[in-house]
Amino acid sequence: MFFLYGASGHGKVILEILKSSGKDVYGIFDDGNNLPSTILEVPILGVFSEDKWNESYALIISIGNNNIRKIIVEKLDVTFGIAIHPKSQISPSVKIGKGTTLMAGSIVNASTRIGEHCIVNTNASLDHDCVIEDFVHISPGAVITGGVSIGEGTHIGAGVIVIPGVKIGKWVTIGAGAVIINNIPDYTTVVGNPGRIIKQKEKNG
Ligand SMILES: CC(=O)SCCNC(=O)CCNC(=O)[C@H](O)C(C)(C)COP(=O)(O)OP(=O)(O)OC[C@H]1O[C@@H](n2cnc3c(N)ncnc32)[C@H](O)[C@@H]1OP(=O)(O)O
Repeated sequence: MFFLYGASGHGKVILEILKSSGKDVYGIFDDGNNLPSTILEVPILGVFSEDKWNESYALIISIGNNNIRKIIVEKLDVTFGIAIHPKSQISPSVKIGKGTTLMAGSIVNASTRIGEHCIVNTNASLDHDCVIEDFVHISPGAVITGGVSIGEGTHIGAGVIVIPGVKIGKWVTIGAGAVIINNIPDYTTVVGNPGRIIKQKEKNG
């Protein structure tokens, strides 16, 4: 049995992944106001508190923003689960950290390592020998070729292509459709083909 944290559209997707793999979701925590009482027939439980928690269940933070996911994880002392869509293809040699979710059509090939609380979104592919650190989001349709490394908290936009062996730093944002052919430094925003830095960030996000 699972709990989710985050009653967003992203939460709905994770809810349906769990249901399609035969797992139940007991309820969804969310700190927001004016939420409905249920989403896809699962109750919204409001703000997380110990009295609503059940130690035999597992939690997934169902929030797309990498920094918010990290902030929430650091506040909680609970068991985190993994959600893998039955129509993803994951090599048996892949290692996947707790809290990570893999959406429909995602493909992860041999010896790739995916950290904790990552998102591998719909139809994204990660080829062999990649290293994906914690809190990374690989958006729909992105193609991460062999031997790529991606640092903590980085967001790879929809449809991005990263050529083999590239090293992308931490808390980077790669804009939708970019083609990344060179290493990318930490805390930058990169767009275009070939990818070019358009912003230097001061902090995570
Ligand atoms: C299931 C899901 O929905 S998962 C979610 C997937 N989400 C995504 O893929 C979104 C990825 N985000 C983007 O592509 C955004 O446009 C970002 C993050 C790259 C840029 O956002 P911002 O920092 O707000 O930059 P801003 O919108 O001000 O654009 C800055 C410049 O970059 C250009 N630009 C922005 N995005 C892109 C892009 N993807 N490709 C090429 N150029 C771009 C803008 O046209 C602008 O150019 P200008 O200065 O010449 O006018």
